[in-house]
Amino acid sequence: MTLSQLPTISFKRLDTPEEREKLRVAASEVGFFYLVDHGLTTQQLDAVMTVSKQFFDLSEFEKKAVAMNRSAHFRGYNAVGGERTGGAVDVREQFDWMNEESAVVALQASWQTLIGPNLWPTNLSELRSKLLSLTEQQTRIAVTLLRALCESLGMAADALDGTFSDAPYTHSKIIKYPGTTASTQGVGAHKDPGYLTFVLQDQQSGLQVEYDGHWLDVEPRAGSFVVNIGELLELASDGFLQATNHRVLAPEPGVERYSVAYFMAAQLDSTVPVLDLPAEMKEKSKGVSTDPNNQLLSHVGENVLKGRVRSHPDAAKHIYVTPQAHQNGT
Ligand SMILES: O=C(O)CCC(=O)C(=O)O
Ligand SMILES: [Fe+2]
Repeated sequence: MTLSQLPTISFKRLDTPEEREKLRVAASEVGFFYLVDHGLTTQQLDAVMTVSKQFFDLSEFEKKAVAMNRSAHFRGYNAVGGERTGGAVDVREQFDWMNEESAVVALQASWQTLIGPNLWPTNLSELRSKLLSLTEQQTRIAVTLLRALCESLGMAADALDGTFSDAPYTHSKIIKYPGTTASTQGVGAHKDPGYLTFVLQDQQSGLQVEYDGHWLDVEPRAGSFVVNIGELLELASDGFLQATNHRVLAPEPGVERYSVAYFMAAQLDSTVPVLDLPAEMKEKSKGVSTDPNNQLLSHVGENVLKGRVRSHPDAAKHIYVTPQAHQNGT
C-alpha cells in the first residue's frame, strides 16, 4: 500500500461511527495520524511554543540548574549529548516533565523511581503553568481518543479504563533540534512505550514515520497533533495495532526545529490486559513484535522505565533496587 499523506481524524466527530471507522483504519494500517478539531486554540499552542523557546534561550547556567542529572525521577533538562537512541547521540535539547508527585520514600521496585516531583526553572514561572495546563487538556483528549479507539475495535469504550482510572501516567517534553552538519540524527528510530503519543510540531519538517519499509515525512500541519500508537496498545491489541517506528532528522545549519511531545501511558502499577478482539481483527494481527533489543513489557512501570533507561543511561545510574524485586515487578 502506498500512502502520500497521513490520515486525518477529527476529534469532535469521534462520536460518529464513520469517524471511528476512519480511526480504526488509521490506527491499524498506518499507526500515525493528524488529530484536528481537538479544541485547543492556536493562541494556546503558540503560547506553549513561545514559552518553550524562552526556556531554551535561558543561559546554560539556568538550564543546568534544572538538569535531569539532578533529578532521581527522569525529570528536567538535557543538553545535546544527554540522550541516545539506537546507540547514537540524539542532536536535541529537551526538558521533561511528568505528573507532579511526591517521591516514594522506600522504593520496592525500580519503576517507582519514575514517581516524583518535577524540576522547574525559578526565573520562567510561566513555563510551569503553561505546560501543566497543556498536559491536563491533552490527557482529557487522550482518554476520549483511547475510548473511541476501543469502541472502534469492537470493545466497550471503557475496556482499558481500569488501567488508568482518572489519572494516567503522563510524560511530556519540550524539544529543540538545533541545525547541525555533525549528524543527521535529531532522534533515532524508535517506538514510544505508552498507549498514545501526541506531537505538536512547529513549521519545520523532520519527523518521519516508517511505513511499508519506507520513511514517510510527517509534514507540519498548523494546529494539529500528530498522534502515534505506542507499545502498550500493541500489547493490548495483541499486535493488531502496531507501535510505529519513527525518527526525526536534524535540521540543516541555520535552521531550528521545536516540538512538544506528550506520552500517555496507564498507571505505573498496572498491567495491560490483552483485549479479546473480534475474530476478523485477530486474523489480521501481525502479532506482538519480538525484537530482542526491545522487549515489550505488559507491566506499565517496567515498560516505561525501559524506555527511560535506554534514552538516559546517565540519569538511570541512581537506580539501586535489587534485580529480584525488579523482576517481580513488586
Ligand atoms: O520531535 C518530534 O517530532 C518527535 C519526538 C519523538 O518521537 C519522541 O520524543 O519520542
Ligand atoms: Fe517518539
